[in-house]
Amino acid sequence: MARILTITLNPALDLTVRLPVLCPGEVNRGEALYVQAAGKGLNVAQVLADLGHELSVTGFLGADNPQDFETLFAARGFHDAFVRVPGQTRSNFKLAESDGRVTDINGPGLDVSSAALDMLLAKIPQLVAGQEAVVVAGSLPRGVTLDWFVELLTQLKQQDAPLVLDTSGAALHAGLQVAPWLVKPNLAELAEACAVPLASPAQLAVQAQCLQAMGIAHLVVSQGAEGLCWFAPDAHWQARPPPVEVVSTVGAGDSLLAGMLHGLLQGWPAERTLRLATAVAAQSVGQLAFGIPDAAQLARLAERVEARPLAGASTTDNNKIS
Ligand SMILES: Nc1ncnc2c1ncn2[C@@H]1O[C@H](COP(=O)(O)OP(=O)(O)O)[C@@H](O)[C@H]1O
Ligand SMILES: O=P(O)(O)OC[C@H]1O[C@](O)(COP(=O)(O)O)[C@@H](O)[C@@H]1O
Repeated sequence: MARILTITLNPALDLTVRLPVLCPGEVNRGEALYVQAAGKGLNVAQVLADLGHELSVTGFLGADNPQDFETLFAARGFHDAFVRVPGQTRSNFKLAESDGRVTDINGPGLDVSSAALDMLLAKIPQLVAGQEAVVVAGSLPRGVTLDWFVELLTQLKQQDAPLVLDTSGAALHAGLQVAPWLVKPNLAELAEACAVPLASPAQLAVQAQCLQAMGIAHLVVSQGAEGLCWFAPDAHWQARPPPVEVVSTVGAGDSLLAGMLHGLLQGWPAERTLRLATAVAAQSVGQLAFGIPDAAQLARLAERVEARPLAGASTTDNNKIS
């Protein structure tokens, strides 16, 4: 198994309230509240750990409330390389209704000083040494400029480990220019970052071709319950998950990303990778926790994934890490 570094610049305590139906503007009564140390890179790390990998985690963590995160790192055996900064790590509110709809209210995050930015950049060569992949995932907290973010990605790309990116908005737009090895936006995030409509498969294919021409080897475009399209160097695939009962879709994208990276690092054929990743994501929507609780259920889900080449695309398996 591989050594993998995940970078979560803007981690969060996910505060999930379960309630039958959300009535905006009224008094709502929650049925249960769950608090989880989260953020995209950390969620990816949890799934990768369950798939057998060795994880190091970094980013910026508030010095005033690190307990839930440190408990998670200890429980998971993560190597903790987070830079502590003054203040509290943000809380993200998830209002999960019984029909599976989730309303997210994500906080802005810490105000990171330029000294902390310098400190993280200075640690990068030592942190990346010996890693077989680096994942940068999630939004940017206050104080992290796009210029700094691009510098971080550029430094990471210069190292040997393949670079994986999952972010949104202006950060995704800037990150695409660095041409990471693998990028996983959802369809709306990609359309916004590229400022193009992606209403049809043909429009998506054209955009994917542009991004691959810039040097992005793998573009994985997730589309919620519809599944995903995967534009690999020599093969384009589509996957559709089996129907599952939705508890919360929070973390579905992170789970998908972890599954894709796992299959690619293992050197699996494309279809096997796609089945596993789609199953990991489908399993995640049936639970609030992040990770793989039931390997047998995962295998059953993987069998029921519909995976097929995208029309007109070759299915050559050329998914080597390069
Ligand atoms: N309702 C669902 N049922 C089954 N799988 C789902 C469902 N919603 C999402 N997924 C899976 O999770 C993946 C990521 O979900 P998506 O919502 O596109 O990502 P993100 O969370 O990044 O916005 C999808 O590609 C799909 O495989
Ligand atoms: O950094 P952002 O974009 O605010 O996202 C953070 C949120 O995304 C999550 O990682 C879930 O992401 P996905 O649903 O896209 O997998 C939450 O745990 C977290 O609250």
